[in-house]
Amino acid sequence: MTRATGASTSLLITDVRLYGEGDPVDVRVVDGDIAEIGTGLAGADETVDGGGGVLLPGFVDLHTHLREPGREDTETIETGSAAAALGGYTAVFAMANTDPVADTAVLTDHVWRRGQAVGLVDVHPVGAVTVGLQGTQLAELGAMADGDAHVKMFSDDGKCVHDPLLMRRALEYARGLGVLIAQHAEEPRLTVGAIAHEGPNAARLGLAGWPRSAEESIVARDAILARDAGGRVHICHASTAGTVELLRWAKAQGIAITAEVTPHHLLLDDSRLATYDAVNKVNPPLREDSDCVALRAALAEGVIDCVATDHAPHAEQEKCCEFAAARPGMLGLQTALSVIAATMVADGALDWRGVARVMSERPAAIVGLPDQGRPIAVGEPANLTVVDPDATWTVDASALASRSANTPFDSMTLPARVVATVLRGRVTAIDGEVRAR
Ligand SMILES: NC(=O)N[C@@H](CC(=O)O)C(=O)O
Repeated sequence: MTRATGASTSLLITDVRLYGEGDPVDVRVVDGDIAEIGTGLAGADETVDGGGGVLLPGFVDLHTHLREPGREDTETIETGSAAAALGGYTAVFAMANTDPVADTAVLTDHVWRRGQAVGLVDVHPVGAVTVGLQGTQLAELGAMADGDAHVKMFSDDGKCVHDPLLMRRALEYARGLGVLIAQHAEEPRLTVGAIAHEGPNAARLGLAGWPRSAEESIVARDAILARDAGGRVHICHASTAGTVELLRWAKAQGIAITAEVTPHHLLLDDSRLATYDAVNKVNPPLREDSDCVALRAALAEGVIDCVATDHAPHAEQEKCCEFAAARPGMLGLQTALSVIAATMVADGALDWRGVARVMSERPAAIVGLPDQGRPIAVGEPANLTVVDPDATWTVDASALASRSANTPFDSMTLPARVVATVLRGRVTAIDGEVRAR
């Protein structure tokens, strides 16, 4: 449905409905900014035919694992950036649990520069909260925040900052630096050996249980620590109905707490574990249908602020093995929009303006990105995503841009498709193909 010709400094996106509302319009982009919105526009170096689709601000993912440095066999900044561009993303936050860990400015600056060299999406490094993710000594948060990458968010994701004194100190530094601590909420004493949600399914299947309380006890604790420290805490991958109620309480107290939910926790529940297929193993684990329902309602209502993929590539040998031995994690960048369309848009829980809110505006605001999640208006930066809301497609894990194939959505037919992604006026993906610089 799209036609594109030539390289450009001016770009015309024709026949799109802004946020899926109103009559179709054309959008002219000049030198990276939106210059004109109208009808019958013509004449540009390049034209993208929106085909009557939906124009949204480019998506922002606060939670991505790009595995570089250290596990380039499973993903690289280049392959992960390609998956992001194809998924409609213009900015992603790359988690610190690489090898070596991103706990120094040297490393976070390297990730930032590598992302800029690839040029498909802004790759913002997340700095580690503690040295080596060991949970014992604060990392050089100030140096990372002051470096070229201007690190805005710190997380030990994959591990919880479980020492309450260390978490308190991190929040105090975060307040001073104007940054955010993103917590992987998992009380480790409650999840020793745990590999599946603690409930009837895990009991039937003989899988050691990861109780909801392991997440909820940390969410409650960190809300209180954030209140007293005056720092901002962001809850990674909220997965339980109880977490939703804690967030509701904390927000009502005026505590500076925000939260994300993954597409897979909105759609999938632990009944999928019956096959023992480790593609369904993820941290936190897939919960029960009642949790999915509560998470969807919370996202629609704004109690959960945004969607984040927790894109977690793993090698085949780390997934095609016995459930207990498999690594937790699932791909997410190329399927996120479609899973949100299936879980939230199809039943009217979110309209396309709501999708813009949870996939672009809120995540950009949470980390304070000045040029992302902006209104689609003249003078604004052209970080944009064109979506065909009427398309359906069948996910083929082997055809994804990621270097890994561990998606639970393989062979699923999903609604809505990203047609084109535009980063600062440059087309980075179109009709399922990445556009290298
Ligand atoms: N979310 C996951 O299931 N996996 C993450 C880290 C983690 O949170 O365990 C990964 O890095 O693979």
